[in-house]
Amino acid sequence: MSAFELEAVVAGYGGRAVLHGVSLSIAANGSLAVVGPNGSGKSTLMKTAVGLVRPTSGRVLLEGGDVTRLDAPGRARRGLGYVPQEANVFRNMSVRENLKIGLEFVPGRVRASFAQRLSAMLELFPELEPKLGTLAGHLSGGQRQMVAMAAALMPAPSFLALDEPSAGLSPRNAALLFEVIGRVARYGVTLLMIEQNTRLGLGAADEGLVLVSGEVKAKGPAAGLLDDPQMRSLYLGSR
Ligand SMILES: Nc1ncnc2c1ncn2[C@@H]1O[C@H](COP(=O)(O)OP(=O)(O)OP(=O)(O)O)[C@@H](O)[C@H]1O
Repeated sequence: MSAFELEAVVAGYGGRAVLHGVSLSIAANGSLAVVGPNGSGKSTLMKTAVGLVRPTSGRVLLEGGDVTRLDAPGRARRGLGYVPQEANVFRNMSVRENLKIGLEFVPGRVRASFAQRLSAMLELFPELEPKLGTLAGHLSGGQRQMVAMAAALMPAPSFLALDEPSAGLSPRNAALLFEVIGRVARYGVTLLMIEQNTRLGLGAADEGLVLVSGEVKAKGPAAGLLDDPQMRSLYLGSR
């Protein structure tokens, strides 16, 4: 059984479809990077996955259960964690406070205490330990992304959605962040990300999906897509 699935999803805005029947599935603890040119519908796919856009037809399945009609908070209670592209941390609060809010955001999802979840997150993100008392707004962009991921993982979701993690980062910081994302992908959570930087996105995921004009142009092992010269020249650009 797939941990997450989109089944023939048609979705868009104000009656205009952006996604024209998109299907994908991610195995439990697997990872999928969705890449594609600007305007291909990646953000719309992400919003549909997390419950911010309702499909006009098709289904969204989380661990085999139909969540198509559930809103974003309802999906969070069912184990979906989401890291939006922007405004994903409270900048005027410390890293520790951000993690506390992350846990409290989905009440009753885990029995573990704050201390237990915090120590699990510091094992995954040891870089955050010396920063626990620092205001999130004083961190670098890459560090803030790490805090946002840790906060989303505090309630122990089974599925994590990352919206353009490299957005706004320098190439060097984006590369460092993707090392951390590779760690998250191996950590025991099912991962979906959309990413403009195709090399970084496909480099951190098991599977890749190339979205063009709201349709799936290719999907398969991420390494295979990265190595396919035709795919590179047609859809992936030089990045
Ligand atoms: N809130 C919205 N209302 C109306 N149209 C929208 C909205 N958001 C996106 N669109 C349109 O949907 C299409 C796909 O946009 P989307 O943002 O999903 O693509 P994308 O692949 O994420 O692009 P980018 O990489 O540039 O962010 C575009 O034509 C865009 O203008």
